[in-house]
Amino acid sequence: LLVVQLKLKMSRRGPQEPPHLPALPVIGSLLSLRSPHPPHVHFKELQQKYGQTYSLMMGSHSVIIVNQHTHAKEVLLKKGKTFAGRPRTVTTDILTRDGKDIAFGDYSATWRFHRKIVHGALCMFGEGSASIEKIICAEAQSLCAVLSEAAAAGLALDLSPELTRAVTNVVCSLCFNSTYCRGDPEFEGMLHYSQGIVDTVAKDSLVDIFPWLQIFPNANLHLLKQCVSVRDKLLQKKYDEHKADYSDHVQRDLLDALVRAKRSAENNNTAEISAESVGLSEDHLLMTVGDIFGAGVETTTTVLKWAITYLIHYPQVQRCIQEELDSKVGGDRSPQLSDRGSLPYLEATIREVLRIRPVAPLLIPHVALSDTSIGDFAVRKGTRVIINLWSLHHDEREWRNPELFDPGRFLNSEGTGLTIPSPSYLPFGAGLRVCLGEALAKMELFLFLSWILQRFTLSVPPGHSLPSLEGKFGVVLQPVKYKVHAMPRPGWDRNKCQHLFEMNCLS
Ligand code: HEM
Repeated sequence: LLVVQLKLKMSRRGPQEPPHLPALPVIGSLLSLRSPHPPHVHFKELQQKYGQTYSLMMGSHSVIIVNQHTHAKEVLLKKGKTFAGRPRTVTTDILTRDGKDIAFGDYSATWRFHRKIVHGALCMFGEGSASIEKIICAEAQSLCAVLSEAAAAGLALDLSPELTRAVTNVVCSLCFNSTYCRGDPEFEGMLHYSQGIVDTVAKDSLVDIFPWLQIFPNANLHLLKQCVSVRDKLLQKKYDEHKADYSDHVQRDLLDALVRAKRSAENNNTAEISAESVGLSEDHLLMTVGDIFGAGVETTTTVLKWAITYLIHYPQVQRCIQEELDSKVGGDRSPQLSDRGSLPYLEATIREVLRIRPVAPLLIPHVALSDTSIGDFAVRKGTRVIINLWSLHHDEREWRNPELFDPGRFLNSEGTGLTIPSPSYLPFGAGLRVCLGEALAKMELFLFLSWILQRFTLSVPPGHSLPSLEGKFGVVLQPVKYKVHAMPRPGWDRNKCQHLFEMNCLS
């Protein structure tokens, strides 16, 4: 009776504030956030004291941390529109000309319109379309050629720049219909500024918590501004080239799709969608393309690097994938997207990599656009909500032995088909703000890994220790640098690789 009375009393009082970390004026909860661990790991640990959903203060901003899937899905799906906002921060404002992009843009008609155009353009190249497959296969071929050359010379390679070039070229083809060769100065410049942005944007940045710190000289902000200005010059050049040779009849890439949408909105005086009402300014177009680069390169490259790191740690998983490839694809042709259904072990391995090392372990922060609630907790308008994907993917109640790398958990009991064994799995987020490049990223992961593993066995060079599985946390969670020895599998010499590529992909 006492419990019922208590519950009734609580329900009459309405939703409660979530448990909160101690907070001081000005600095907020900063003192409780000091930890030798990266934020996603520390936020998971704090559950023991504060429960699965709790709040804290980042400077003057109220932030709720969600560590479990029911609340995460309430935020992303059930109340997706209410939580579709994004916070404005000093560094992301510099990167996106005050949020005129998709990833950091606040929820608005302009944002919805841009997202729709980009989604449409990506679908144009999407699954079922031969062009994206050709683009990715050409890059996979060039990557495998570099591995073959290194193997022939008896060299071990840091794969990081090679994977970055391959993934950047896929995104360049989609956005600008152009690719780069190794060593191209424009491409090297692009790699340089991308790294500068990754190193400085939203990275534990104190100016994002205390914006007034911008008045003091700040080396990080200076570097970010320099890198953004190099990026903007390149984007402007591509945009000007596209405007100059634009044709209404051909849509070569994403930039053409955006230019077309802008022109048709400008010419359409009667429609409720006019260029001004949806904000199709030049800034918006440039920032949207910049966003696809920002979101599309580092993430996919990092997942590939984690996959390779785990395959080196678990040679038996590598062998199982190779056996599957040998029996389902064979040695007379290269893997294609249509093989995905018959390579469940490879697909399960990709899922497990995305689970155990989510590249965006805290997603991108969401913001409540009105007063609302999460479970029994009241949430005020403007509160930032961080979904801790790390906690969801390492939740002991949802995953047996979550720290163990085990692709088999994503296979059915016969090992012949794929499953998702827990609702606590959201590597690309969900709902209105779900990753825009999910389909593209999955195609890239499948094709790059299947091509590499069909041809090579990966290991560290003799005498080298295995790479760390801890990773370092920046905008994304990355593995550390190390060298890989790619040993050609029996029968896979350089000539055969080139011959197969010409037969299968260039035809
Ligand atoms: C394996 C690779 C990738 C992973 C794991 C990944 C994951 C994510 C995650 C977790 C989010 C945040 C969702 C949220 O805040 O709720 C996101 C957002 C986003 N991703 Fe990806 N992503 C990947 C690749 C890509 C690619 C290739 C592209 C572009 C072609 C892309 C474009 C975007 C964009 C534009 C957003 C912002 C969406 C919005 O705010 O509306 N991503 N991604």
